[in-house]
Amino acid sequence: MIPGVFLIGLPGAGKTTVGRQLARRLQLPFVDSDQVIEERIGCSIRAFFEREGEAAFRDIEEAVIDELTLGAACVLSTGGGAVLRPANRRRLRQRGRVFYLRSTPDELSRRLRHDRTRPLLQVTDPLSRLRELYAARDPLYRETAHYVIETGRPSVATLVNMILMQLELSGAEAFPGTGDGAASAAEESAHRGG
Ligand SMILES: Nc1ncnc2c1ncn2[C@@H]1O[C@H](COP(=O)(O)OP(=O)(O)OP(=O)(O)O)[C@@H](O)[C@H]1O
Ligand SMILES: O=C(O)C1=C[C@@H](O)[C@@H](O)[C@H](O)C1
Ligand SMILES: [Mg+2]
Repeated sequence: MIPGVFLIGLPGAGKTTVGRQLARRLQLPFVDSDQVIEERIGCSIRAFFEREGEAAFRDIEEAVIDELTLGAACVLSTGGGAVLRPANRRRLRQRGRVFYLRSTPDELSRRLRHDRTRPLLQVTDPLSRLRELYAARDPLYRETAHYVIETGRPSVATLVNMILMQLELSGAEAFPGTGDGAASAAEESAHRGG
């Protein structure tokens, strides 16, 4: 049986970008938990944060992650703060294969410098904010992940190949879309995490 593939990491790590391409290669549906939440609350997460506060958002996020990780196998891109709740960490790790897309705060800040959609980064100094988020969350991402993928240098296509190879190496024989010669890159760059 094909397990779900769950992507975790800070805002801007590439969970949506990598996740979409990975899902195509695996012939699995792509699901973004932030998108599911926005459909459910009927407004943007940013607006909800401002109106209801973070705790209310986290309650909805926990319920949505519980549903999505129990449902049919998919590539799931999770919200950057999903790992803050122990129940999410436990469910993600137990119910699928979890990949932490790791990026440095400097790299994330470069990627997101023109982006106004990430609520936690609407501050005067987004780089400092990203450094704080990284310090607080990197241990939680590592605790949750089966694999840590360094996203600094590789292209999105290479990152997808690295994940596919890890899945293949882990014995997920039923996965389509692997075996295209990316093994050595994956073996060099993907490290087991926890
Ligand atoms: N490996 C990469 N190299 C360079 N740019 C990247 C890479 N991955 C993603 N990007 C770019 O970084 C930006 C953020 O990517 P993306 O939206 O996929 O991140 P995310 O992890 O889904 O963020 P969020 O948690 O806020 O939803 C996009 O402009 C994307 O094109
Ligand atoms: O890093 C975070 O805490 C968040 C990231 C986004 O994906 C959204 O889930 C929301 O804006 C919170
Ligand atoms: Mg995203």
